[in-house]
Amino acid sequence: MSGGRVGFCLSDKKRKRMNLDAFAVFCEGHGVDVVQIDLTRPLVHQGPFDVIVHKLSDVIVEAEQDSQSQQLLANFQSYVSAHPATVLLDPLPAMTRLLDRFASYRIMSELRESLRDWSICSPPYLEIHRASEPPSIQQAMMTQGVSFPLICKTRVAHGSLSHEMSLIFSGGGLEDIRPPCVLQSFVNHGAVLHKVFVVGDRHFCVERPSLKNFPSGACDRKTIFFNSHEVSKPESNSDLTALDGQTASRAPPSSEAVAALVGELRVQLGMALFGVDLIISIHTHTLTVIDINIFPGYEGVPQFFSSLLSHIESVLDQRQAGGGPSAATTGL
Ligand SMILES: Nc1ncnc2c1ncn2[C@@H]1O[C@H](COP(=O)(O)OP(=O)(O)OP(=O)(O)O)[C@@H](O)[C@H]1O
Ligand SMILES: O=P(O)(O)O[C@H]1[C@H](O)[C@H](O)[C@H](OP(=O)(O)O)[C@@H](OP(=O)(O)O)[C@@H]1O
Ligand SMILES: [Mg+2]
Repeated sequence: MSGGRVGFCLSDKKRKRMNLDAFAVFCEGHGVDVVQIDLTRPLVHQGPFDVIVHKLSDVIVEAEQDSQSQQLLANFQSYVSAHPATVLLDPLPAMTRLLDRFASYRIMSELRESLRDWSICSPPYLEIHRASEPPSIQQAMMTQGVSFPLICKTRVAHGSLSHEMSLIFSGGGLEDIRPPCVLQSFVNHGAVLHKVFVVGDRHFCVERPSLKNFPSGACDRKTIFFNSHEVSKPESNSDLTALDGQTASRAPPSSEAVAALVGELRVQLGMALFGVDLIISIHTHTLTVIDINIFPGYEGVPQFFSSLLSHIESVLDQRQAGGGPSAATTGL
């Protein structure tokens, strides 16, 4: 296998979080050149690239309102269009879809059918497109099977504002939602989150703190506002995650069920770098998918560098062997 030239297009924050400099040194030892792409300069002067690894989510979200971000995105897209042999990890349309919780939650809700042999589900949810009166929302909740307590999340799924959420306990709390958003039934799961990190054909499960249990059904309690990054990072420890009293520690998800879920999502998403958040209902013991992330942090996965390099090398091999469009466009 000959080497290759891999461009990384990441925000400064993401580049530091993944320690791209260390990854570049790791790759050089394997004959793969890693280059940090500067989106403000023409990519044609920085190329050529066999593969581009990117997380353009911030630029795509900002391009909705900001002309400079629109220009950066246009520069990137025109380079990619002019260089179809360059493999994107991951394809822009697949990544853009996961920026919208309306889209990613539809994919999650379809898993119940495609993975019915594994009793994997996702909580009932409601798309709230615009301001609506609480009675009409509650009517729609009944129709969709969404029950209190519920968790309200912004429609935009990535970027700093996307992690601001709220727990709503009754109809009165519906005054606190700010559409566009999703309302998802809260599932008691014993304050343990199972993060599945996917890198190509490999995946890794990491346990994390998570929201504690709350009484089922509506109750007269004020809305709780929180940021998800205060709840499910390795170091998260708040009164929202502390379990009241001891609960039996739950067995981790079945590795076969997780493998089936990852296999299905890799096909549905057409992506190589993503994360899936799973909880296990304390009532039904069902494996419940609550979130899908593009290019997550892979914190707690010591095999990340070797797995990412291995996937990049497999993509380079496919290109060398003249892999068809499926190899060049999906990064699978
Ligand atoms: N339906 C649910 N039932 C119970 N707990 C939930 C539910 N949805 C989310 N949570 C809790 O809220 C946390 C954050 O939810 P979610 O993962 O959707 O937010 P996020 O901002 O997309 O997170 P990240 O991007 O960091 O993965 C979860 O880790 C879990 O603790
Ligand atoms: O684009 P954003 O900032 O939303 O990406 C987040 C992502 O949504 C997840 O919150 C990642 O956390 P993990 O799922 O725990 O990996 C974040 O990774 P981190 O290393 O920055 O915490 C992404 O930034
Ligand atoms: Mg999450």
